[in-house]
Formats: sequence, C-alpha cells, structure tokens
Amino acid sequence: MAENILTVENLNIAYQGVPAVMDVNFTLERGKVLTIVGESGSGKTTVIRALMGLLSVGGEVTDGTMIFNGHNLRTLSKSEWRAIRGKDMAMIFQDSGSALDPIVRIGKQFRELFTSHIEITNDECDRRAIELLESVSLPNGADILRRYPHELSGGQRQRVGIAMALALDPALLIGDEPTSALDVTTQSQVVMQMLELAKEHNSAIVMVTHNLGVAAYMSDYIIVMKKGRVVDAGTPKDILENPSNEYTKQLKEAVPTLGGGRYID
Ligand SMILES: Nc1ncnc2c1ncn2[C@@H]1O[C@H](COP(=O)(O)OP(=O)(O)OP(=O)(O)O)[C@@H](O)[C@H]1O
Repeated sequence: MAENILTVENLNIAYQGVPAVMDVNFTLERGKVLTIVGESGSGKTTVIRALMGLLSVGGEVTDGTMIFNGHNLRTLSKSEWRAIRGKDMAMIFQDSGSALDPIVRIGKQFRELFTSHIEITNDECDRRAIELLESVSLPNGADILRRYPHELSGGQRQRVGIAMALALDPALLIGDEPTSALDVTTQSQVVMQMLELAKEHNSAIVMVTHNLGVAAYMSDYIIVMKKGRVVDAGTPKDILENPSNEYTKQLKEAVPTLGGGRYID
C-alpha cells in the first residue's frame, strides 16, 4: 500500500474566534499532487499556512489533526518546526522571489539554507546550487550565485525560489499560486519543472490555484473549497466529468479556452 505522507482530519481553523475553515479532510501519498481550488476567501491559503505552521496572527487551529511524515503538526515545538520547515516540508509562494533576502547574494543564501540543515562544505553547496538552478532552466548558475536578487528578472527570482524549495529534497512541497505572478509561457514551464522535480525527488505537492485548468492538468487529486468547506473532491476526472457541486460546475465553465478548445478537455 502507498505510504501516506500527509493526513488531514476534521481540520477547523478560526481567526480571532471566527471560523474560516471547517471540517477539511484529505490524505496524500508520496509523489502525488493535490490541488486546492476555490474562489477568493474560500480558505485555501489558510489550510496550507496551517500545514506549514505559519497561520497569520490571530489564526488558530481549533480542531482536527494534521499528521505529516509521522509528526503530529499540532503539537510541534518551535524548534521542531524549524527543523522540519525548509527541509522535509518546503513552500513556494506566489512571490517566493521577493522572499529572497535583498542584500545577500544568491550563492550565500543557498549556503545558509544548506548549512542550517546539513553538514556540507561551501564548495559542495555551490555545486548543488548550480545543479538545482540548471534543473529550473537557469543554466548560468555560477553567475547567478554571484548576483543579488535585484539583479535577476522576476521569472529568474521565482525559479531561484523554486530551486531553493527543492534544495533539501523535501518530502512535501507546498505551493500557494506559485506561478501566478509569471507570464503565461513561463507559468507552464515552471509548473512542468515543479512536476518533473517532484517526481524525480518523489516529493508530494499540495498546491493552491484559482485555475481549475491548471489543477486538472497537474493533479492526482483536487479539492474544491467554498466558504471554508470542501464542496467537491476527487480525481480530475471525477471532478470534471461528475462535478457533484453546482459551484464546481461554474468553475469548470470559467476555465479559459485555448485555441477554441477548453484547456481541461
Ligand atoms: N489574518 C486574518 N485575519 C482575519 N481573517 C482572515 C485572515 N486571513 C484570512 N482571513 C479570512 O479567512 C477566510 C479565508 O481566507 P483565505 O486567505 O484562506 O482564502 P483564500 O481562498 O486563500 O483566498 P485568496 O484566493 O483570495 O487568496 C476569509 O474569509 C478571510 O477573510
């Protein structure tokens, strides 16, 4: 039987006591991709921030369990979180590029990332960083390592963010609209690269997107959220061929068409 890397049961989250996410359940196996879709304010970001232990101020998990790789995430101490985050579990934000430290060269940021989790020489850090940059289509890695973030384009910075997220072979990669700030061509390239790398590393992915087309293309499972609850869940085929919820039907209709055909067909 495939190993579950993540099990979420009856997850409830509130901000200042006001419920924002209610009764969310899902499981994810190693190497699989789960996408959360839904309208703005439906609770997507709240769910994945809870998974990273990074709910914004006032946010609190009020009920339920989240088990990641045998760890009960609700009971982790700050130092246990630090050990897991970035290593076993990594996150790519919409603007991961801008999360880079603006006054530190890229090479040094890679070294800091590696050395905070593993014993490694500087030369080995640089070698691995260059390899990772190559895998996200940044072939001039040695040059990139010498640069500051502002000396890169937005797309290059986002690729650096993805390379860093994958640097320590995370078992789980969490993405919040990881490509939405990029132009459409770069978006599809970056999604493909994320998928390829995740497959190579046997990492699972939980990703938030507004776009059911992207979700259908890249996922093994899709969860549709509305007003803090899961209103539909299943494989892309289940969701698209038999949307059980009126809202999913509307989302499906809203998928943009490409060349006259729906992207998801
Ligand atoms: N820091 C906060 N304080 C209070 N309420 C919040 C906070 N963050 C989110 N919420 C509320 O929680 C609900 C879910 O928000 P969340 O950001 O998770 O939605 P989302 O589906 O990710 O939206 P979007 O697609 O716009 O990013 C919303 O009603 C929102 O107003």
